[in-house]
Amino acid sequence: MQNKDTLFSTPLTNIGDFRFDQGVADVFSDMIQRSVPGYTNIIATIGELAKSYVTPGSRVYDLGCSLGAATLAARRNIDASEVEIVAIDNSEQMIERCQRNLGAYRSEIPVHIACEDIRQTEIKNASMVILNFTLQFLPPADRQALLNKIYSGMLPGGLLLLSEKVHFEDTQINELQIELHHNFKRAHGYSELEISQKRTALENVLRTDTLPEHIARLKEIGFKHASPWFQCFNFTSMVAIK
Ligand SMILES: C[S@@+](CC[C@H](N)C(=O)[O-])C[C@H]1O[C@@H](n2cnc3c(N)ncnc32)[C@H](O)[C@@H]1O
Ligand SMILES: O=C(O)C(=O)C[C@]1(C(=O)O)C=C[C@@H](O)C=C1
Repeated sequence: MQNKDTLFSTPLTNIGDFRFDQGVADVFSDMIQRSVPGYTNIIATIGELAKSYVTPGSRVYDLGCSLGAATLAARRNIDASEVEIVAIDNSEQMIERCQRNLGAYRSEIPVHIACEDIRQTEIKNASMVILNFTLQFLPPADRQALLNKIYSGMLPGGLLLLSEKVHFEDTQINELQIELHHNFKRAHGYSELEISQKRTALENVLRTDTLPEHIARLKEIGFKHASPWFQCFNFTSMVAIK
């Protein structure tokens, strides 16, 4: 049973910073599907990419794994032998639920789940790294170092899947995209109050880059290929190949 997200549905006297706490972990599946256009499609595509890019004897990293949706999609689709998945999140409540979710399905592929800061995670022997709406929550100054570390720990030909909320340099286009995103939320049953209170809660926590900034950084780090493969409004998903 999926719990419905009603976290921002009543007026809050004090809107604190958005945190991945118990309340969010309990409704996260519903929240992300009703908030991120294309989320289900992105998860399915992660599975397809895992099938094509994960190589025998290598590792897959799911950084900021939340409830394990991307890990599950990858695990279901990997054909290569002797593969290990490493799923990391620094929210105990997410990790606890992630463990339960993954335990509910049988698989030959081991998943090492850990509650830690992805800035501390050692990356090695990776044929695929997934950052599905996680980098955006890191302080902007820490993003380059994390991506450098990921690049260093990847095998040649390995694939980074990077999904992010973005903003646009052109103010009018930016406002248009935000409005379309809000319409998406309205269409999924969120009220004006829910939309505006969540926006305030995310303000200091989710700091977006632009799509050109992302692609330029990936190329500068050394990825041979980097491109968006999906965009809907202010949400994009990119692939980068070492
Ligand atoms: C939007 S969610 C990711 C959704 C998930 N990847 C999926 O596909 O369903 C962002 C996650 O990143 C985690 N996170 C944020 N900063 C982190 C950090 N520094 N280290 C580890 N996890 C982090 C949060 O706890 C949260 O679960
Ligand atoms: O609701 C929004 O506006 C969002 O930005 C969606 C978003 C995200 O992109 O990570 C924000 C917080 C939750 O983790 C789920 C989804």
